Amino acid sequence: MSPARDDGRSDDSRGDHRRGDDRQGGAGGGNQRGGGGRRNAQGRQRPERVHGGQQRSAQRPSERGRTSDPQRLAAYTVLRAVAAGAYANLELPRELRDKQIRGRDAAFTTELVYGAIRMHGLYDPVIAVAAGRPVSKIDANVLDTLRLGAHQLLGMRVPTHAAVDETVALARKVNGAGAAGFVNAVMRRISERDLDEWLSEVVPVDGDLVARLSVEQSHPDWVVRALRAALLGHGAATPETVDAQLTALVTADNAAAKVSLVARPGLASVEELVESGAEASPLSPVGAVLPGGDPGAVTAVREGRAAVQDEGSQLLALALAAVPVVADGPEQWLDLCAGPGGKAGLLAALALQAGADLTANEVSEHRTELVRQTLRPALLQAGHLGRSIEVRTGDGRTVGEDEPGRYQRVLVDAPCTGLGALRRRPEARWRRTPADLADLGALQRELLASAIEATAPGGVIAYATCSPHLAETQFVVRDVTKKRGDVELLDARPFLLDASGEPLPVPGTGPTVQLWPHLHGTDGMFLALLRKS
Ligand SMILES: C[S@@+](CC[C@H](N)C(=O)[O-])C[C@H]1O[C@@H](n2cnc3c(N)ncnc32)[C@H](O)[C@@H]1O
Repeated sequence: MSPARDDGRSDDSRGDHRRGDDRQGGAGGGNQRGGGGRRNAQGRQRPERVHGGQQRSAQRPSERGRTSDPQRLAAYTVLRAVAAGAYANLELPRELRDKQIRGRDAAFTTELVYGAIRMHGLYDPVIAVAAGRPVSKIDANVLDTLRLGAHQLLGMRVPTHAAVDETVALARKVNGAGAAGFVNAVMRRISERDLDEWLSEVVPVDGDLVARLSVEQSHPDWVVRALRAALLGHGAATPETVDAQLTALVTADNAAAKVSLVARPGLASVEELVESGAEASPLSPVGAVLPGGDPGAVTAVREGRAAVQDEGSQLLALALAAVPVVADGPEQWLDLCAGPGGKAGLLAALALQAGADLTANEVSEHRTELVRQTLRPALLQAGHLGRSIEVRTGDGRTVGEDEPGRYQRVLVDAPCTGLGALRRRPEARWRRTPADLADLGALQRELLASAIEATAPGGVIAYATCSPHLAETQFVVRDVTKKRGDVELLDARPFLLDASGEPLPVPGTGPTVQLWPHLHGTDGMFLALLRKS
């Protein structure tokens, strides 16, 4: 959990977000805990208590302001869309744009959405105690309103009376007058205790660490277990250190991800991004970090010469480009699963610099179109340079058969559970189930096998996932390579170089690399490099 910050002003009925900083820029999301008022014995901020009729929260719901503010209404709308299957990282920017919510109001809305979705594994038990009934007996619409309210009380710096009043006003608008009374009662009950008191109430004391973290850090039990196994399996923890590492990892999953930018080589430079207000990344030679504001305001990003991209993803694409290969004539590069085009954007720029051609393949037509948009500046440049960049729709599983031995460098950025990118995809942890692993595992194996077939002798394959789950990473590589004698695992570690050109420190003994949010500040990307013999 992120530390509380104390700049709330309790007379602000809309909450204190107008004075908060704007680091999310409407693109990320975080989990700032705290309250507008006092601190408890541990130094944590305590929410302000509601005192009788002096506070507006004590008024009857029908007596209070009837309008809900646009930020909370937008957050609620996004939560409902996510409940219906949408992705918060796509739905939220659309809603912010539609409702013209900008700057700090956008940051506040983002925090509400991301926090309420991420943390409902903790908030739901709190709501259940406060409501005196299981959340399964609360209407899903009303539950979303309460999750937003709980996050304001327990996870943000919103003063208690503002959190209660505005949540009740929201309930009246979207859930109806009857529900508003219920929401008022539950919110008041929640506001009677601070976060630590609620943690002592709802976190199982007798359970093992996995059970405790599952509630305290709001992750499904199976995810915490899988992350524990992954830390051990990738050599990032020993049995002695795994509890501390696991706690740090799931805590990092609940913090806002930085807004990292990539300067696509030959199209933009890190210096240009720095001149636009970003800071050069220590992690990636082509990376920069935007300390605040909207990435869309950066000219190079607007023009598609730079983009928002996690530094871990940048390092993977750079690693694939850095492995020496021998080719007669221009190298042929393939991105087998390219949509929506983040890594293809960087690979295309690198390919053009290396005098190589790139094929970006994607199974979904819609996502192929996104790749095409992402690659537009590179496509233009390829035209000027007389090089070829092809963007196409196709099933990656048949590419090996259709184009055997055609490519010198192949990226398989496989569809996966995304358990390494939980900071950026708040709903992913709740949507994924262990059953997904079986389907994805079969697809990942077929895609990797196809990629190996499509690779020329001496060529290199990068198998990547944004998940550290062993079933999607080590086990896939092991199963596919053990069946064939024409591929060897390379040590990937020397190819992951930081901004100063030094190998990035990674735990474990190789030859594969696993990056970690709590250790590297990147998404939990996995990389295996294989050489076709
Ligand atoms: C992890 S994403 C790739 C992310 C991408 N490399 C980037 O950096 O933006 C995996 C992609 O694989 C695509 N995919 C799924 N099955 C596929 C298949 N059989 N063939 C090709 N692509 C597939 C998905 O549609 C998804 O766009």
